[in-house]
Amino acid sequence: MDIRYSTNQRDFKRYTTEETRREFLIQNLYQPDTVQAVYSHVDRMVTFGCMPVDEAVPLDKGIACMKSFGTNYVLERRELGIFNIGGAGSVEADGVRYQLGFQDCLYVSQGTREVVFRSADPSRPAKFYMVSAPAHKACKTTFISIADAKKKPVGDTATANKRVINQFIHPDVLETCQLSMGLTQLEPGNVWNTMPAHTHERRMEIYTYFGIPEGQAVFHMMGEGQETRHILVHNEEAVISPSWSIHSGCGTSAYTFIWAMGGENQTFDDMDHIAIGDLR
Ligand SMILES: O=C[C@H](O)[C@@H](O)CC(=O)C(=O)O
Ligand SMILES: [Zn+2]
Repeated sequence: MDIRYSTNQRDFKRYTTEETRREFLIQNLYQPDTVQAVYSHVDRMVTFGCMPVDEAVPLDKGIACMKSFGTNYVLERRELGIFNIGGAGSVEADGVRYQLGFQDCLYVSQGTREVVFRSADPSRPAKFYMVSAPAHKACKTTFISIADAKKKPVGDTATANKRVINQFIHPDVLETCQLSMGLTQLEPGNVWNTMPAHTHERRMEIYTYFGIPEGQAVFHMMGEGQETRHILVHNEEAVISPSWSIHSGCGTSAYTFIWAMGGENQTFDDMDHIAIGDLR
């Protein structure tokens, strides 16, 4: 398993492009019939990608569970949020099968022993993007379709950031231990997310960008508000954002992204906003 240790904001100022990418960027999540996993020591959040094609792929495929997590199965002390960003597919959680269309979500409770991924059509495979956080109790495994997500329209075309924040795994929608996740969709012609930017000292966050058209990309802004850097993100890649870092992107076209947070609290509005005039 790919393990990322923690970086502090002082050392980060001296990182080269290469070092920044090695530390924070997550690539190649969707390899046929495998599970790719990146374990971050930032709040011990784990990012998984699975693209089942010809097989039913279990969550622990290729993962030495005892060595990686010190537990008998992956979700013995963890909870998991799953989004499908590919073709139709299903997720089986302890024998119950849930159908996930494009942009549908499944929250899987701590204590679930078996999670298995399948695609409906191998020529249009499902792509399951997942984030897992440590969890201390079982909450209810819940399917949330994109239609049922709580919608928060924000932004304006005048500032090129008109978008809809879809809250899925969120205290207003369902109870979890610490994970919250959602999907933000930019309107055509809009390119900025999360600007004005913010940080949240009590939570880390991971963004994965998808729906970036061929030949386009997203400049993801990171670093402290007083010392910003950017990282070039291509389609279906993810970026780890420690609590000290802003996380905001500007695309060369519209795109969609999934955000995932874990940490001390789940209060979505517990953010420190940074005025654009104060960014450096
Ligand atoms: O802490 C919250 C997260 O950064 C995202 O919800 C922000 C976001 O989706 C957006 O502004 O588009
Ligand atoms: Zn945030």
